[in-house]
Amino acid sequence: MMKDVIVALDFKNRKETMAFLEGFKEGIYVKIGMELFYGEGPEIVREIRKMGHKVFLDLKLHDIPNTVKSAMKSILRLEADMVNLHASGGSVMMEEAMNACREEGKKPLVIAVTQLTSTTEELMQSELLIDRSLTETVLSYAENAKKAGLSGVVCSALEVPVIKEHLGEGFITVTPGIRPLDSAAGDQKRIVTPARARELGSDYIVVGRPITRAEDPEKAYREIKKEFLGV
Ligand SMILES: O=c1ccn([C@@H]2O[C@H](COP(=O)(O)O)[C@@H](O)[C@H]2O)c(=O)[nH]1
Repeated sequence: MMKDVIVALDFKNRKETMAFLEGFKEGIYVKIGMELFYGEGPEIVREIRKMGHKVFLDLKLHDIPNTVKSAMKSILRLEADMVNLHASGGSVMMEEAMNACREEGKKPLVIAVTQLTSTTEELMQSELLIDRSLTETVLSYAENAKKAGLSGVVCSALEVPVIKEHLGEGFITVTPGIRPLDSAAGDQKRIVTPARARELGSDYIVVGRPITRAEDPEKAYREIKKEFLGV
């Protein structure tokens, strides 16, 4: 199974993004999220791919099944390597996203967000009125995603062992909420270090601020990658 570090390009515009990417001589795996995509439009995805980087397009689709299917068809034209939706949109919504891929003949990795890594069990119970445990809901969303034909899920590394145990090693886990020992947690709640993510069996770690806000981002990237891959 391929393992890698995905850098979250949470920048407000193309200029800042390109200044950051200039520090990287080789192609890396990057994540384009809502801030950059909404600010710059689809062209930014094409441009970054042309530069030789792999792209996880993190738009977290969540709408009625028909709308998600149509949106997915538009997204597929951008040829991202990985795309995602919210598992809480339900099984039919996820199946329609996969139907879009089939009809367009495209095979990106399609993954579903389970519970955001900024969410705690306390918040689920007090605000979202979900009375199951966090782990139970993550596993249930992951099971639905697998049944709908998706390749994997976004979750915290803390939930990777239970997902792999129930859904198999081949079901991909993409884990944000990564914080090296000296990094501030910020708004993230379910956090682990890159080394712990490796021990727990994450396939991909997603890292934003600990790299993008580092004094030397390229050095921070190399150190995190080394800690995660263990080589
Ligand atoms: O559950 C989730 C889903 C997505 N994210 C995204 O990952 C990065 C994390 O950035 P950091 O700066 O390392 O916190 C960010 O783009 C989120 O939108 C997530 O954190 N948790």
